[in-house]
Amino acid sequence: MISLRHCSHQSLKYLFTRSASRGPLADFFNRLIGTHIHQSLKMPIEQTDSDVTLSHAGSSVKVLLHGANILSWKVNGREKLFLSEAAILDGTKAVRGGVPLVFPVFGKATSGPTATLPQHGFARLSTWEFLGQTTEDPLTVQFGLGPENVSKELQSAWPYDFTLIFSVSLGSDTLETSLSITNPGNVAWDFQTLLHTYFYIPDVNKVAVTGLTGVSVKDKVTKTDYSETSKDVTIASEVDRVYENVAEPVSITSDGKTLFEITRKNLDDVVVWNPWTNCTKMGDFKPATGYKNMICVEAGSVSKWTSLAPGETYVAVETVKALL
Ligand SMILES: O=P(O)(O)OC[C@H]1O[C@@H](O)[C@H](O)[C@@H](O)[C@@H]1O
Repeated sequence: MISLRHCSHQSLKYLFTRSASRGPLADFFNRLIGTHIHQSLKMPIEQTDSDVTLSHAGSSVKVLLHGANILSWKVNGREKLFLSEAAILDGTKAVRGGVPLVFPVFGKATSGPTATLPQHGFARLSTWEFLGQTTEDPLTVQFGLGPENVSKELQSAWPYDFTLIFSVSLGSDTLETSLSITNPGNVAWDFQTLLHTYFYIPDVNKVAVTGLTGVSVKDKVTKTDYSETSKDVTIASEVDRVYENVAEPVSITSDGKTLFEITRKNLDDVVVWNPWTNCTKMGDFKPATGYKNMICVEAGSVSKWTSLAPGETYVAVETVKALL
C-alpha cells in the first residue's frame, strides 16, 4: 500500500514515502509521477476515513473515496454540483450526484466482456486509494484503483488487469479532472469511460447546452438517431442523449449567461441527461423537484470501444470553468 503519514490530526500534512510504497498500484504510481511528488508539502488538504477535501482561495472540492466520486465543488463558497439529498454515501451504492466515474462500460452492455457488469461499470462502485498530492499549484491530488480494490464478484465479471489514476486539480474557478487508464497486463481489453457530472443549475427551464449544433445524436428517450439542429439545447422533458464526436467546447448557459465552460481531451462524446419527473422512480433522488436544479453534461468516450494493448495508457481530461 502507498504510505501516507499523518503529521497532524484532521488537517493533515502528508509526506508521500515512496520507499514505503507496496503493491502494484503503488509501484505504478511511483513510476508514473514519482519525480513530481513534492516531499513535505504543507497544504490545505483535509482527510477523513471516507473523503478528501481540497481548499484554495475560497474554492473547494470534496472527493469521496467510494467511487472517487466528487461530492462537492464550491467556487467562492457557492456549490457548483448537484448532490441528491438521498444520495447513499456509505459505499453500498453508486452516488446520485457530484461526479461519478464510469468505467469500463457506459450503460449496460448486452454482449461482450462487459455484459455481466452492472450499469456504468465498477469504478463508481469501488473504494479507491488516496495516493496523495502531486502538485501545489494547481492544488492536485490523485486517487488510484486496481483489481485489488474491486470486489471479488466484479473482478471475476471483468477479469483483466488495469490501473486507474484519477487526478483532481482545483483552481480558483476551475476544476480539472483527469483519468489515466493503463493496461499493465498481458492481454488487450476494450473500455468506455465517462465523467458523469451532475451540474447544479438555478432553473432547468432557463438552461441551455451550447456547442452541439450539427452533432450526431443517439436519443435514448425517442430511440432515434438524428443530427442536432438547435444552437441552444434546452430541457423541457426527460432528456437522455449521446452526442457523438463533439468537436467544439461545450457550455451550459442560464438566461443566456454562461455558467460553465467544459473542455475535453480524449473524451469525444457528450451525454446530456435530465430525468425530469421520472426522478421520482429513483429511490435515491431527492427532493422530487431536484430535476429542476440539475443537468448532467457528461464528457465521455462511449460511442465506440477503445482497445488498450498491454503496456498502453489512455489519458482523458476534462476542465470545467465556472463563470458565475
Ligand atoms: O441511474 P444511473 O445508473 O446512475 O444512470 C443514470 C443515467 O446516466 C446517464 O449517463 C445515462 O445516459 C442514462 O440512461 C442513465 O439513466
